[in-house]
Order: sequence, then C-alpha cells, then structure tokens
Amino acid sequence: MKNDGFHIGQRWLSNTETELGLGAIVSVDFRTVEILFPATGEIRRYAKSEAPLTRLTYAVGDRITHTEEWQATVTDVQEKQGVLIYEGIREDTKETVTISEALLSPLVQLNEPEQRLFNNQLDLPKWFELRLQSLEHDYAYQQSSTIGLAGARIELIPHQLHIAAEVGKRYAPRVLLSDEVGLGKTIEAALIIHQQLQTGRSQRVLIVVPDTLVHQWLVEMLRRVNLHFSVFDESRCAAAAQEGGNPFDDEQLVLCSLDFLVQHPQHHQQALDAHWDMLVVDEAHHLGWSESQPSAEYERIEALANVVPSVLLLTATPDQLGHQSHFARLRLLDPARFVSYESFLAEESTYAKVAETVTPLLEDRALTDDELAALHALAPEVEIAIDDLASEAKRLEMAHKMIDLHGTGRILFRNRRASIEGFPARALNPHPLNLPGEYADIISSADLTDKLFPERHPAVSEAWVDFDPRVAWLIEFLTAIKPAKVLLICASAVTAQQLAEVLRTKSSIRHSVFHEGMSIVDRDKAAHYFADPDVGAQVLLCSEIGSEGRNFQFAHHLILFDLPLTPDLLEQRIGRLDRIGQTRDVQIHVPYLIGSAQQVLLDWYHQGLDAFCQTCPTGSGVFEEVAEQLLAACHTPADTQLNEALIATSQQLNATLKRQLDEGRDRLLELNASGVGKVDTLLEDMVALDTSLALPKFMSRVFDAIGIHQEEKGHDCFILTPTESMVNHLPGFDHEGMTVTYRRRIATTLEHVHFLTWDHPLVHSAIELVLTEVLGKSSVGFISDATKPAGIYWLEALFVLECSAPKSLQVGRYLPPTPLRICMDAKGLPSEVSFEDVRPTGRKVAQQLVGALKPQLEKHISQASALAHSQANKVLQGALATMRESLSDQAERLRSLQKRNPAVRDEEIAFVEQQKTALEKALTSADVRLDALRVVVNNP
Ligand SMILES: Nc1ncnc2c1ncn2[C@@H]1O[C@H](COP(=O)(O)OP(=O)(O)OP(=O)(O)O)[C@@H](O)[C@H]1O
Repeated sequence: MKNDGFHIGQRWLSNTETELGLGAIVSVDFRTVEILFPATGEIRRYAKSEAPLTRLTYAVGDRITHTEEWQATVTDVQEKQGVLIYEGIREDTKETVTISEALLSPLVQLNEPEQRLFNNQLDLPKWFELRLQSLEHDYAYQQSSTIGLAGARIELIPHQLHIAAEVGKRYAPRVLLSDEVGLGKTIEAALIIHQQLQTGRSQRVLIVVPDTLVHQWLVEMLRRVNLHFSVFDESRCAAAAQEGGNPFDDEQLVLCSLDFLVQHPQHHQQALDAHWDMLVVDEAHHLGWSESQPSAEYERIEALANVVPSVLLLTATPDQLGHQSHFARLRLLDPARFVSYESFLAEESTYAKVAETVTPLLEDRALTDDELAALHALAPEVEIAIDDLASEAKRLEMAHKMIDLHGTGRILFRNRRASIEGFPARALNPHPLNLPGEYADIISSADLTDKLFPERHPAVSEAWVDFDPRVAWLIEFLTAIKPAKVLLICASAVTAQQLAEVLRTKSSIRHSVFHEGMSIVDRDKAAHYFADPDVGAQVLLCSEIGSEGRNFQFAHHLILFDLPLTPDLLEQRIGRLDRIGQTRDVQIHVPYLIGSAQQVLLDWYHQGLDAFCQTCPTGSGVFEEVAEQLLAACHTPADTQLNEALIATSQQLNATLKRQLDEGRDRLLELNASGVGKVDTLLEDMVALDTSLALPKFMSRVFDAIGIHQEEKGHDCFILTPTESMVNHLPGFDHEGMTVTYRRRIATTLEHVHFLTWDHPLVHSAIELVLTEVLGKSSVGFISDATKPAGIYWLEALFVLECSAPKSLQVGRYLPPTPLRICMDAKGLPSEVSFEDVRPTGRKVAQQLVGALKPQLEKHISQASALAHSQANKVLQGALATMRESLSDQAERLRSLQKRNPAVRDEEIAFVEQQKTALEKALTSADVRLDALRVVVNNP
C-alpha cells in the first residue's frame, strides 16, 4: 500500500526500538509526528523526514488481533482519510467484522522473518549467526553419545561410564548395581538418573537410602550432576498435609530414608500413589527376605517396585543378608524371570561353563574348532559364521552377545577391584593387648555377646574404660600419629560415646562421634567436622551406622575397635577408606584382647579369609558354611585345635568358592560390567568434548550478545556478571555473578565453580533464549571481499526441519530440530558461500537496500524454500530409515535374547514396537519452517 504521509490513527512500528510494540499516530503537524506506543505507554516525537518508523499494513488472508484480544482473518482492505479499514471474519464467532487499524492490538510482534525483513524490524547480523550456531550445536547435542554423561562433575572412570551408558540409554532400566565397596555405585546411579532426565526418558525420580546417607546423597546429586532433590521426612510431610493432597506430588525429584517409609505406612502409601518413573534404592542389602519372613523393608520396596517402571538397586554386598535375599532382590527387579530360588541356584551352576566358552573370544586369536563348537552348543539359535569372528571387534561383539544371552548379564552389574587398576593396598596392624582380670567372669558366661563385647556388660558399666587396655592404647596411638586423621568403628553407640568421654576428659585429642542416637543434622555436622582438614576432629568415633556408604577416604587409618561377625560388614567398614579417591595405603588397626573371642575373629578373618588385606567376595559364602564352627570357636578361644581346624576349613572353602566365582559368576559379570572393548569410543568422545573449544567460543558469543560480561580469572575460570545492557532474563543465571569453568580438571577440584558443558542448564537456557527471541530473524549486513564485485548480494535463509512429539518419545535421537541453511545469490542460484565477520550496515542503509531489493528477495525466499523442502525430505527419509533399522534391530535382538534369557521382559519388546509406530507417525509429520533471513551485501 502506498504511503502518502502520516495520519492520526495510523499504526506504525519503531525500527530502532522494536520492543515498543505497535504505535499509533496521535498528532501530526507540518514538520513533526507524535506517536504513542500503548503497550508501554511511551510517546515519541520525530521529525517527519527522519522518523525511524515503518507502517504496518495487513493484506487479505492475514491474521489481525483486535485491542479486545480476539482475532480475525482479513477479507478486504479499504482506506479512509489515510487510515486503513479492515474487513474480516472473526475467528471465535465467525461474524463478519470491520476494524479500523486504530483498534488493532498494540501487542503485535512480528515473528515471521519475512514480515520482519519487509517491515524493517532488523537486528544486527551477528544474531543470525547465533541462531544458526545455536541450532547446529543443539542438533549435535541431541545426537551425541555423551548426552547426560559429559556434564557430570566427575573423573572419567571407564567402568562407571560403561555401566552408566549401557543402563542409562535403556527404556525403564531395572538393574542391580553391585560394584565392590567404594567403586562408585552412587556416581553410576547419578549418571544414569541424569541421562534418563536429560533425554526425557524419566521425569520423576524417588531415591530411598538409609537415613545416615540422606544428606550425602543430596549433596552428591547436586554437586555431581546438578540435580536438586527434595528431602522428604516426617516434618516435611506433616507441613504438606495441612494443605491437603499428596505431598509427593509436589516435587519431581525426591529423596527419603528407608526407615521413614517403613515407620510411616501412610507416607509409604502416598509414595506409592505418586507415579514415579524411577526408583533408586541404596544399600539394598537391607532388604532382607526369606520365603516365610520377608522383612518390612523388603515389602515396602517391593510394593514400590511393582508400580514404578524403572528400578535401580545398589549394594556392594548383595549376599550380606544371605544368598536367598540376593535372589529375592533380583526377583523384585524381574519377578517373571526369577521364579524360584532352586532354579536360580541351578542356573548359577552353569555360569562357569558359559564363561569358559566365551573367554576365547576375548583372547585376540582365531577360535579352534572345538571352541567354535562349544559356542554353537551354548547358543544354537545364534548363527555364527567364521566371518562373524574374523576381527577382534567382531569377536568382542559376539562375546557381549553371549553374555547378554545368559544369566543375570542384563540386570546385574558388578565391578571388582581386582580388575581395576590404581587402588592402594590395605595393611593389617594387629595390636595384641592383655586381657584384663575384670573381664574374667563376663567372658566365661555362655552368652556370645558378652564374649565378643565384654565392655558392654552391666557389671563393668562405665568403669571398663579405666582398665580395658584398648582405651589407653587408643589415646597413646592417636597422640603418636597426630595429626593424621583416624576413623574408629565399633559395634555400639554406647561404646562410641564412652570412648568420646574418655578422650574429652583424659586427652586433648579433637574428636567427634557419629551414632544412631544423634539427629541426622548432628551426624552430618560431626562428619563435616571430621572432614575439615585444618581445624577438624582428628578422630571420628562411629557406631556401626558409620560403616556404610559414607566417604571418609581422606583418612588413611582405620581402627576396628571390635570386629563384626559377618565378613560383608567388615568389608563395608574397610570400604569407608578403601574407595575411589584414597591416595595412600589403608592402615587397618585392630586392638584386641589376647585370648578373647575377638582374637578368634581376627585370626579367622585374616588367616582364614585374608579379608583385611583383600576384598573378600566369598566371605559370606564361607560364613554360611562354617558359622557353627566359628561360633563354637568364639565360645572356646583357648581351643587351638578347633581354631586351627576352622581356619584350615575356611581357607579351603574360600579357595574353592573363589575359583568358582572367578570362573563363573564374577567372570561373566566382570565381562559385562567393565565394558572391555565397548567403552573406548565413548571415552574418546568424552575426551574430545572436554578438549574442544566449541563450547567456550559459542558461549562467549552468546554472553556477549545477551549482555553478560565474561572475565578471565585464572585457573581456567571465568567470572560472569550482568552488564547494564542485559535485558533478557536468563534462567539459571545468578545476577550476583557466577564463576564458571569449561575444564573438567578444574570442576572436579574447585567445587564452587560451575562446570559449563553442553549438559549444563545455563547452556540450555542460553540456547533457548537465542532461539525463542525474535532477535536475528531478519538482518542485513556488509562483507568486504575485494575479489568480488561491489554491490553484489546474497540472501541467507535459515530453515529448521522439526517435528513435534511427546518428550518421552525422544524423537531427537533420530530427528532433532535440523538446521538447513540455504544461500541464494543475486542471480537466484544456490551458493555454497559462507560468511564470517558480517558487519552491520546501519539502519537506514539496510532499510533502503531491503526496499530496493524487495521483489528479488521475495523471489529468492520462495526459491530457497523449495530447495529447503527438497533437502529436508532427504534428511527425513534418512531419519526414518535409521529409526526403522535401529528399532527393528532392537526388537529382533530382544526377541532372540528372550528365547534364551527370560530376563528380557515382554513389555520391553512391546515398548520397542510401540515406539516404532509412534515415531513413524511423529517423523512423517515433520515440517520445515523458515527461522531467519539475512541479506549480505559486498561492500569492499
Ligand atoms: N568418577 C569419579 N570422579 C570423582 N570421584 C568419584 C568418582 N567415582 C567415585 N568417586 C568418589 O569415590 C567415592 C566412592 O564413590 P561412591 O560413593 O559412588 O561409591 P559406592 O560404590 O557407592 O560406595 P559404597 O559401596 O560405600 O556405597 C565417593 O567419594 C565418590 O565421590
């Protein structure tokens, strides 16, 4: 429509302040024009000849919005005294309406690149690049193998990454993470949860842990993977109860203690009703089970596991409450697969055969005919041609297929220290002390507890600390090795408290206690005080509750003031120090009374099982066999014959069981868990990401563009602060300032520094901000290329191929929003040229250029659009083919697995099929949209 001057009532857009919305001319005189912007209430007065304004006019077919907020589609346009009168059909009532442009809503924002380009809503050319890069990076991220893993603040430890990647990519994984103590099960769980959340496979997660570990889990989730869990306890639920409803519905990520669920059936019921995607249970050996007497803990978790699709159980000592309980937990993960304990035992006895048959595949040589025949016999339904085993990679693939087919491979992961390098050694330091006469009567009683813990007998009350030589030894020992940190564990809270009292009254040794009689907050304070390297406690005196889960690897000395009766508990105790992050050999000190039942235990553990200096996965098996003999020996410590026989039997049993485990279950589990041959590519991808400069470069441009100042601080850290020009709200950005790093090494040592990776929420919100803003949708810029004629121009059109689908479908695996950049030259031909350093032209020039080139540009846009559609179609066909192939493979693999290994559930197969159908539908509905336009003119 021809513009023949300003008239009151006309609607114009500001070219310089696009955020003002649609303005209305309120006065015009012979030299100036005054315009009111109703959306912000601001008025501007301009010289008529210089006014940076563009008239907004609509054509037939356009959609307009009335000030009363209803919409209409334009059917006719007339002009009366310079003001446009639109006729149209109202969308809600279908009435025919007539609207003067004066009554158009001021809240108009032109979103379409073309509209913006031809209405002079132009931005700086750098915004076009930012949009393009944001789309390109997001595209790469969505397809990356490292999604959900790269952003964790951890060292890259292969066995953990393998498990996390293997489990994290499954649909509703149900697994038992059973690495030996301290190898990183919590970290593995954190990585799996993070991956499931980042990819949309899960949204609601409930973590259940012993109450001693609630705080530690809270902190680990936050510091390792940036996840804020809410702790639910009695007081939180009571407060929520007043508002009514189910308190568990209020949060997506919840952490609570197992005790809490056991002691409060009504809250357990609420948790059951709260529709979780994932349940995580730490120290799952507490879920004791026998056919006649399942524990309350087991029943509570079983009820949850029956309704929650994904379940992770964590325990380093699966046999701690007996092998039956271990079976019961596997059954809880997959009731259809683990039907009876007897059949489970029978199957276990075949593991050695499976391991023996698979092992040659891992030996980097051709298989003999016999070995090949054994392989055929193991899995007759798998066709194995010699060619299938020609290369090392193929043999590895076959080995993993076989492991997958047999036993607990898919649901149980266990790494052992023996197969992981770099662990320091453990040394036993026994400290024999004379048995005081005061204990004589007590230890001669028939009660085993009296024999093992005479200090707890009422007859000696608090006086034992005065004559028991372990107490004097303790003070002397602590004084001698000061300031070295020492963790002391004993069986009872009373003993820990009494020892603390002695240290308080008889020494100046800084100490702290940790036992079940304290509140969770006080316990954490005590642990924190112990961890403080400068002014903290030298010794932490723990009751048995300190023997699980906690991280005390900064200490190198462990005192076992008494010994527990079960080997797995001993392993848990030692595991507080012997865990990832321990930098020195672990010194285990056992002060014991000569000739006591404790000496029997010491000798049995050390000589019978070698359980102090090595981890002893066979301990519970041996214990089950010799329990009677062991108890008899504890009753008669002086019976050397009995003791020697006990040790000899235990040594023998231990050797046999170890061999069986080594050859069978553990060998298979280890092959499955450690990721030999499978994790290398992932590790390479992670290292490549860590060393790439793409993210720092990109973020620096984004920060610059949105008005965040980035200042280098040294140590590879940057301080981010808002500048005055920062107008947009960036979720996750701290306006007080933030210290960030892109380096893993810095992030794992400086915990207050944010670790910026492609997984980080700040990076996601920055990308989202760039893409949801209109900034950059249209721009004009100059390049200087002396080799090309001055004045030639190109039109860059950025299209996005995308489809909408529910998040849980993770359509991004196959077709993330895909950027397609098409560049047309002045002749209307597609060009491969790309531009760097496109500089702004100035608004007026840009306006004039767009005005002059409008007919050509319109033509180029439609040519580019046709090209984009044809490119998109190729991309789409590729995505469909990949999706079909990959899901068909998955379904086929699951079906063939299921024939051998019922661990594969029917729902898993059905799920893959449903996904295939849903993805087919979603992908075929994908469409191309124009996201941004940039006109680039050569002006050398
Ligand atoms: N990849 C890693 N990077 C940095 N620290 C790690 C890593 N893996 C484990 N750690 C640290 O090592 C210690 C042991 O890890 P974690 O607590 O996950 O082991 P765990 O197997 O759960 O132990 P437990 O058997 O005692 O429950 C923790 O302090 C943990 O933070």
